[in-house]
Parts: sequence; structure tokens; C-alpha cells
Amino acid sequence: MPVEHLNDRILLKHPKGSSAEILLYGASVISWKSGSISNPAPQERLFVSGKSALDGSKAVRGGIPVVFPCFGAPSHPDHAKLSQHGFARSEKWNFGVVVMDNDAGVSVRLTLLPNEGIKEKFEQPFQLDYVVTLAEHQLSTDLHVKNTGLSTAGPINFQALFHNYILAPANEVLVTPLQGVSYHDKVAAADKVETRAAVDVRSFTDSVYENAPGKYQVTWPGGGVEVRTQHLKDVVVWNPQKEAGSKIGDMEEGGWEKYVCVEPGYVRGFVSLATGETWTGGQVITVTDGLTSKV
Ligand SMILES: O=P(O)(O)OC[C@H]1O[C@H](O)[C@H](O)[C@@H](O)[C@@H]1O
Repeated sequence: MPVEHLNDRILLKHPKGSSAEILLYGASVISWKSGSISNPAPQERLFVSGKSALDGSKAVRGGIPVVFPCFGAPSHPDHAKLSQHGFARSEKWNFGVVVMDNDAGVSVRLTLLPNEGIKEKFEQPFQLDYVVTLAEHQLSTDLHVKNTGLSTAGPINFQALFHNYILAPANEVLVTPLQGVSYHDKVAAADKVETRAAVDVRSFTDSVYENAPGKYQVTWPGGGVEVRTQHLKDVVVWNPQKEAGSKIGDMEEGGWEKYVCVEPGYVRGFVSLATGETWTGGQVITVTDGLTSKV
């Protein structure tokens, strides 16, 4: 069965051997196993902390949490009652439909509508549809945000981000091309312009790049992924290293050495979406073996 719907999760299996696991809680992708062109044996590509809750009691520490409608601490008046990174990562989503199931890919849609708990904290009318597509060497995620309000209602304002925890030797990882891009360095609490040809995370890094190129290479000796995005103008590069990682309750010991977060999003400013309209942000993550595509 290419798509299996279990009690708390959905399993995707591609005929060429790749697989993915999506928790209904948070619509969090918690596993993506894929081979590459030079090494077809499927390997895990995402980091999930061994201390992470997976039972719906807390957002997953790893995989791909969905950040909506605010990134970080809320900074918009409509988000004032929300906690860090909003509610999408800690609500139970509904399994919708199998969108596609063929050799090109296996694809499912999950949906989140306002429930009573959400309405208490966020009054805006919305529908979220999240489509996860598994291909032979690729995982794609697309978030569709619809303003379901009446025509007399105002726009909804939001931020959105895919919080990718990419399994990688953190101290050897390089992220490109960010040279010349303006960013907010959350560690130094300063606005800067990136001077490095390749960004590493060997020290505690929490950088929010604004109007970034939209296509990123994440490489390390012998491996890599490419992250290609659509309508996600910003990207966050985060690794807490021991300095901050050891203070994260659900982070396994040394977990910060095993991943880099490269998080495409719309997080500087807000998307303002009129009634009846739909906004879509998407990403395609491809296993590259560290070889950069020319396209
Ligand atoms: O601990 P969390 O709420 O999951 O956030 C984890 C991290 O997410 C993003 O990368 C932010 O830029 C960081 O500032 C934050 O520490």
C-alpha cells in the first residue's frame, strides 16, 4: 500500500523505495528515507530528537514542523495570544485525500480548520491544506492558506515556515548561496549582511535571511540536499550548538551535532490575504549527494 493511514500517522511508500511518515499531530513529517542517485539504499534524511514527544503532548523536536501563523514570538496584534511559532505544529490535522499515487510520486493532503481552542487565540477565518509529496529522491511540502471569511471581513495576516531539521554532521555543513543577503542575527540581536560565501553553523547560529535566493544547497562531505522554494522569500538557518542546545528540554544529548535547520518561510513581514483568496508556499527537498545542480 503506497499510503497507509494509521491511528496517529500516515505512511507514504514510493515504488522506488523511498518512504515518509507524517504525524497527524502538527502534520509533522517525522521521517523521510530516501536514496540518492549514487547510493540508492534509502537512508533517513531528517533528524528527530530521541527525547522528542511524538504523542501529541508537545510539538515535535525534529522532522518538519509547520510554523503558522507566526514565526518566533508573536509580533502582530492579531497573534498576541499565540505562543512561539503559532499553533499549526501543535494541533491535530485531518487526513484529507490521496492527491496522487503513481510512479512520479505519492501525495497526501491534510487539513486544519479553526477549532474552539484555536478560535480563542486566533479569531481569523482560515483553512490550511498541507500537501506532502514523496518522489524517488525528493520530498515536497506545500501549504495552502485560504481566507474563508465573508466578503465584508478583512484580510488575514500571517507568517509561515517549514522548520526542516536536516540530518547532517552540523560541524561540517555549509549552506549556500547566502552571500550578500541581509539577515537578522538573533544570537547577536543585530541586523547584518552575510559576507561568507558559504555559511557554517559551527557556533550557535540563529539567522533570519530576508529576500533570500529561494534555492539553497546544504552540503557536507559525501552528502547534501537542495531546498527549492516557492513564495517563501526568507530562510532561517538555525543550530543551537551545545551553548543553547543543552538548555532545550526535549533535545537529546549532542543532538545539535546531528542536524542543521534550514527553514524556508515568509517570516519578515506578513502575508496579507484578502477574503476568498488562497496563498501557497512550497518547498522541494532533493537529495543531491552534495553535487550542486547547474539548473
Ligand atoms: O524551540 P522552538 O520553539 O521549536 O524553536 C526552535 C528555533 O526555531 C527557529 O529556528 C528560531 O529561529 C529559533 O530562534 C528557535 O530557537
